[in-house]
Amino acid sequence: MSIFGDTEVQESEPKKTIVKNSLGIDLGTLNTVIAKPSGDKFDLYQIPSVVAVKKDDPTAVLSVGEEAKRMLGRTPEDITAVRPLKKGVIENIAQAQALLIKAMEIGIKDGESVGRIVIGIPGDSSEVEKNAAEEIGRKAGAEYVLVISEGLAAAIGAGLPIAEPNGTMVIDIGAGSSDLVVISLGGINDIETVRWGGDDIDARIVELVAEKFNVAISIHDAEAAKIEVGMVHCSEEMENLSVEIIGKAMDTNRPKKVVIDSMLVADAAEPIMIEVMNGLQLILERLPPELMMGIYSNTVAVGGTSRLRGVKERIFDEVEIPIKISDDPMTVVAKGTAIVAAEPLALEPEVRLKAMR
Ligand SMILES: Nc1ncnc2c1ncn2[C@@H]1O[C@H](COP(=O)(O)OP(=O)(O)OP(=O)(O)O)[C@@H](O)[C@H]1O
Repeated sequence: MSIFGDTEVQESEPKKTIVKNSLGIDLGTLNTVIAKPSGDKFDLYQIPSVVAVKKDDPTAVLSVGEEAKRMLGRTPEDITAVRPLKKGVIENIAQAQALLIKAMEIGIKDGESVGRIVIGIPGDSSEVEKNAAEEIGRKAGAEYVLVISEGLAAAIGAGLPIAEPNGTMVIDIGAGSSDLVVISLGGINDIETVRWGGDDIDARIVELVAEKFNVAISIHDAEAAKIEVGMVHCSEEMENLSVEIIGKAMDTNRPKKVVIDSMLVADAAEPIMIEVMNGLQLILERLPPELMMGIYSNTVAVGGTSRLRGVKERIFDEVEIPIKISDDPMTVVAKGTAIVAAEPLALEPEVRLKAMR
C-alpha cells in the first residue's frame, strides 16, 4: 500500500453531508487510485492494477497490487501476473473484482462496512462494461455503487464549473487510453475516446531503441526513461535531456549501454499524439459554437501522460486552445469520484443519468 500524501487540500466547497465510509476509485489500466474523503481533504492510496493468477485458471487470483507487480516477469511456471484492464477496458471480471476488493480493503478499515463507492471508468464504456463494474462493486461488498465517466470525475476533481451551460473540457491522457470529454450543464455533452496512451509510448521506445541501436531494453526501463527525459514535439524549443540505460545487444547478447534522449521519446510519442490530436479535431468539429467560449477558458489536461513536457504547447499549436495541466494529473479522477461518493448532491439524479454515455 502506498500512501502518497493525505495532506492535499481540496479546493472545492466543504462537503455538506459526508456519507460514512465513502470511497472514490479510479480503476486505471496501470494504477488504481483510491481517494477517501477525510474532512475537506482526501486520503489517497495507489496500487498497481496487477493481479497474479494461476496459469491454468486465470480466475484464481493469488495476489493483488504491489505483491503481484513484483511477480511480473519472474513468476514460477504455474503462475502469471496480469492486468485486469487493457486499454481502460475490464478484460477479466474475476480479476477486476479482486483488484476492487483490494482497493476497498485499503480504503476501509477492518470491520467497517463499505457505504458508498463511486468508480470511474472510461466514458465510452459499453452498458455491459458499466454493469460489470457496478456488479463487481456490489459483489465486493459495497452497499451503494455508482459508476461514472472518468472524464466527468476528472472535471469534478479539478474543480471545473461542470454545472454551467458554457462548457468545459477534460483531456485525460492515461496509460492505455485517452478520453476527451466536453461537459456542460453537469453532464457529458460529447466524448471521444482514443485507445492510445503512455503504455504505447513505452512500447514505441522499445521498438525505436531496437531499430536504432540494435539493443533490446525492458519496457520498464523505457517507461522510466520516458518519465525522466520525455517530451512531445511542439513549436517551442525544449531542452534535449538524456539518460543512459543498459540493454542487451541483439547481435552479441552482451550488455550494451544506450543513450535515450528527449527527441527519441518525442518520436516515440508522435503516433500517440497524432491520435489524440485527431480526437480533439473531431470533438471541435462537432462542438456547437455556444460551447467554444467555455472550452477556450476552461480546458484541463489530466492523466499521467499529460506530464510529458510540451503537451500544453502541442495542443495550442494544433487547436489554439490554451489548456491548463492539472497539478495532480494522476489523482484528480479518484478525487472527483470521492467527491461524488461523499456528497450525494454532487451529482443530481438527472445528471447521474448523463454521467455515462
Ligand atoms: N512524469 C511523467 N511523464 C510522462 N509520463 C508519465 C509521467 N508520470 C506517469 N506517466 C505515465 O502516465 C501513465 C499512467 O497514467 P494514469 O495513472 O493517468 O493512467 P491510468 O489511469 O492507469 O490509465 P487509463 O486512464 O488508460 O486507464 C503511464 O503510461 C505512465 O508511464
